[in-house]
Amino acid sequence: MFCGDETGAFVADLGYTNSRFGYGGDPDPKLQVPSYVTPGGNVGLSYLHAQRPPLENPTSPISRIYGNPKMPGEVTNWETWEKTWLSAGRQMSCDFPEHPVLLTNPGSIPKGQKETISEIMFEKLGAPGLFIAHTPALTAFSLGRHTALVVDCGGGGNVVSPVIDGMVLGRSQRRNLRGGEAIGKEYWKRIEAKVGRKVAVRTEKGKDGVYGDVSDDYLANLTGDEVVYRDLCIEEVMADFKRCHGYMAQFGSLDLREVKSLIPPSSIYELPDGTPVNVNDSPELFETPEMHYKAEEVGPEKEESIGSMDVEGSSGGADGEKEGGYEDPLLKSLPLHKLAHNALSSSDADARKELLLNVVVSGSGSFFPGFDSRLQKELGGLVPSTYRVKLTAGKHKEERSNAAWVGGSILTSLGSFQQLWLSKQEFEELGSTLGCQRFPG
Ligand SMILES: Nc1ncnc2c1ncn2[C@@H]1O[C@H](COP(=O)(O)OP(=O)(O)OP(=O)(O)O)[C@@H](O)[C@H]1O
Repeated sequence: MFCGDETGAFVADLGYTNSRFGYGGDPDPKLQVPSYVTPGGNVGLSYLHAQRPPLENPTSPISRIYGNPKMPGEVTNWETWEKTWLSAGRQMSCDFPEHPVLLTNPGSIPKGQKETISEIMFEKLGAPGLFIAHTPALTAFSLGRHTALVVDCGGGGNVVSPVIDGMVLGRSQRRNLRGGEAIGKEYWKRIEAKVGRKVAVRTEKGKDGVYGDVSDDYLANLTGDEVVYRDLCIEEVMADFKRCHGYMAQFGSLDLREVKSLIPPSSIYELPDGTPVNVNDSPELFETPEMHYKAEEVGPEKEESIGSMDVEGSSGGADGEKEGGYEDPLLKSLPLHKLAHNALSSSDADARKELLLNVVVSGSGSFFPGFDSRLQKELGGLVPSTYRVKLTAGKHKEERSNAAWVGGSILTSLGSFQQLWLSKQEFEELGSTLGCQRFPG
């Protein structure tokens, strides 16, 4: 046992697009940064507003903390992963030997990787304690729920996780790849189609006020790191665009009157190269978040079997998909409401009513105005009319986007949690394999 209440825990929620770091017991994370490491070894500097790093040191490329949106939490590059911790520690002046570390697990950190993580934490960072907690359980906990259907709309994808009595039902977790980044790319594609050319994402202008070396030809022939750099910049620009003009239509098809009542008659969004886009004049942009609900790319056979699932029926894995549903191509493109229904249908029949009454929404991808009521309506349409669907989310945006981090912060400050840490001494006695059995799933 580690007496973690002597010093605040270091709580880290590493996401596909954004990461949060801070101390247990605090209401907010101290450091919130984009989830990639620069060639200089820093986590989360904005490329959009910085100089062009890939060209400074081509042997050390930009690297995402988690490289694979299909497997959130799976480490794809240990060097980057280690640099992330060192950089976050530096930026927060954190002395790791003084803080036990709680790390979030979105659901797919492979067992062997937990062991490597524990070795890095104890042997390289010198942390006195470690706990790896399931992200959805922490999200539910942040809103005081022990049982909930957690719908997390992140950058890499949407993940739906039934949580029952604080435990995530791994076999019922479902994920698609229609996350904020995919939606951002679609926005960008439509914007470029509207403008009629490729748009430069760099902010710095040349001497004459024009974009120095960023010619159409240059943009059309990017390779390697330059592509990564451009994608990250586009994600940043489109996150900003969504904040200014994102909107979720309430009736499957776009109702322009509804949209126009929300948007000022002349709404101009200025792209990084100065090009104006008249948003009010662009129904195709308002329609973009419909990607969450569109049924395209889903094979008719599979869709039918999902539609026939019965919320009151027996429990068990749906369609025989692999545990966690991460590998099933069907689920990669399943619309959000069907993803949630699928997760629900494969969880215990007895718990479904309660899960539907506690649908917890998290992630910045859910910030679109109108998002909650649309989800409630679409999910409600898939379950028997005797079931009520009730959505809950943090009142403020930060509570949604930081929900898992906040759950970790609360958890690590509880006296009763302190006995759950894997202490350095236990790690040394048991070794990483036995030690990591302490962590859920
Ligand atoms: N106002 C907004 N409206 C809609 N989407 C937004 C808004 N602001 C940010 N986003 C999108 O939210 C996504 C990031 O969400 P979040 O920070 O929850 O992701 P994450 O925790 O890194 O992701 P993951 O859960 O996949 O690991 C980005 O794709 C961003 O474009």
